[in-house]
Order: sequence, then C-alpha cells, then structure tokens
Amino acid sequence: MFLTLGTTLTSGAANAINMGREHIYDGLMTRTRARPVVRKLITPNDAFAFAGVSGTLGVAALYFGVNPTVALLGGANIALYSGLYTTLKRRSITNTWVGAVVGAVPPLMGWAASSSLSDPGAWFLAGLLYAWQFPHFNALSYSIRDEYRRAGYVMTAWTSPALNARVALRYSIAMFPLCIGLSYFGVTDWVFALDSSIVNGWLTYQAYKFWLEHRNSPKVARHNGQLLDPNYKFSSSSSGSAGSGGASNGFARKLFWGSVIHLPAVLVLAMMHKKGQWDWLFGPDEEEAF
Ligand SMILES: CC(C)=CCC/C(C)=C/CC/C(C)=C/COP(=O)(O)OP(=O)(O)O
Repeated sequence: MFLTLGTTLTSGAANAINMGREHIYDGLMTRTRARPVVRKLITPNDAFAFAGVSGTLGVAALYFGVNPTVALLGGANIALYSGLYTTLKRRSITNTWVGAVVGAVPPLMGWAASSSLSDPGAWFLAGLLYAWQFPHFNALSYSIRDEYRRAGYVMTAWTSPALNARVALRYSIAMFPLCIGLSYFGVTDWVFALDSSIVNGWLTYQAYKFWLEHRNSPKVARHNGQLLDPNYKFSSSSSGSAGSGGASNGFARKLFWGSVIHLPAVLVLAMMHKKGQWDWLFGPDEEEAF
C-alpha cells in the first residue's frame, strides 16, 4: 500500500513541476493545451506548492512504509524528470534517452520494495520499460512533430525522421533479448520467452514498416535543434500527408497504437508466466523438487 501511495505521490509531484515549468509551451500544443496551468485554473506556483507537498509525502511514505532504497529512487526520479529531462527537452534530442530512464525507474522501485537490486532480473525488467518508450514515444512524436517543433521542443521526430524511426526499430528488437533474459534469470518460466517473442515480433514488424517509410528522410537539424538548411520547408500542419519527412503518419499511428497494446500484453504474459506460478497445477520443476 505504501509503495503504491508513495509512487503515485512522487509521480504526481514530478508531473506537477513539469506542468508548472512548461505551461507556456504546453499551451502551444493541442495535446497539452487543456492542462490546468495552461487554462489558468491554477498558477505555476500552485503547481510547485502541490509538488512540494506531494513529493515530500511520497518520499516519506516510501521511506517509512517501504525502505530507504525505494525512497531514494522515488526522490531521484522527481529530480531526473522535472530537472534534467524537462530542461533537455528544449536543448537536445538526448532528452528522450533521459526520459526513458525516468520511465524505467518505477519498475526498479517495485522490485527494490521486495527484493535486492543485485538480481539481474530487476535490470532486465527496467530495461524492458526503458526500451519500450522508444517505439512508443518516437511514433507519437512523429505524428505531431510540427507541433513539437513550433513549441520549441528538440525532438528526433522532426530533427531527423530517419534516426527517429531507426531508434524505434532498434529498441523494438532489443525487447526480444530483454524478455528472454527474464526467463533466463528465473523471473518468468521459459514459455514467456516464446509468447513474448510473438508480441515483440508484432511490434517489431510495425517498427520495421515505420523505419522503411523514413529511412531515407533527410536530416533537418543538429542534435541541439539548429537547422542544417535554413531554407528547409516544413509542412504547415501536423497531420495529413506532408511533413518533415515528406511522408504520411500512417505507420507512426500504427506503431503508436501497437505500443499501447504491446506493453500491457507483455506485462500480463510476464505475470501469467511468473516463475512457479503454475506449480500448484503442474508441480515444481524436477530440478527444484530435489
Ligand atoms: C516515481 C516517479 C517520480 C515516477 C515518474 C514517472 C513519470 C513522470 C514518468 C514520465 C516519463 C516520461 C519521460 C514522460 C514524458 O514526459 P513529457 O514531459 O514529454 O510529457 P508531456 O509532453 O505530456 O508534458
């Protein structure tokens, strides 16, 4: 209970600081313009005050109700998200790699609540959450790349659509060995290695189509968002057929929705195939029985 409460409160704090810091740019994007600070329902200082209370209560709940390691991870993740990641979003495409670490920390917190982080299984689980964010976010940000660019966010989706698609494909493929690693290190049984590969294969196929569509797209800007060709013509809308990569959003949308289905599917399979889950029915492995 304290783990869920503390993680929710620390996550709420991180999001509140992010919204307090980005309200001007959030107002420039369709996806984020309905947020409370943008609509002036609350001020940025209200958001920061909320974050202070929520973050303090969250870290305290994790420290006293769970353990100091989990509290440290929760507190550090607030700083990583609302400090480093939020700042980098407007400076460099490396923001996405930092943001992926933020998304990978909650499973580590869950693991550290009951087991040691020296178990490789913890890192394979966090690695899975890290990797998943690339097909998910790169597909999402490609569909709305012009909004990101106009709001001043330096995202691979518009600076280099080819790299954006390549990275999405690369991390989709990485999810095969990450899932197999969960079987190898005894987090799940070996059936998970098989059925997770079917789901990973499906996502990788979507990522492959996305990559095929964009692999020859020109690089538009440097990593810091500086335009390589000042006369480069951007599309006037963020949807439809013409964009920074000169291609439609068809495969980006498919990959995005594929990733939305993929993560719960893989996690449900991992729970179903948790090591020892079916021992009551089939009995323990012979090796373990002796
Ligand atoms: C325990 C703890 C502190 C957990 C933190 C969980 C958390 C906030 C994960 C967010 C991961 C992430 C990079 C989201 C994108 O943010 P964005 O800024 O790109 O999203 P936006 O464009 O919607 O603002």
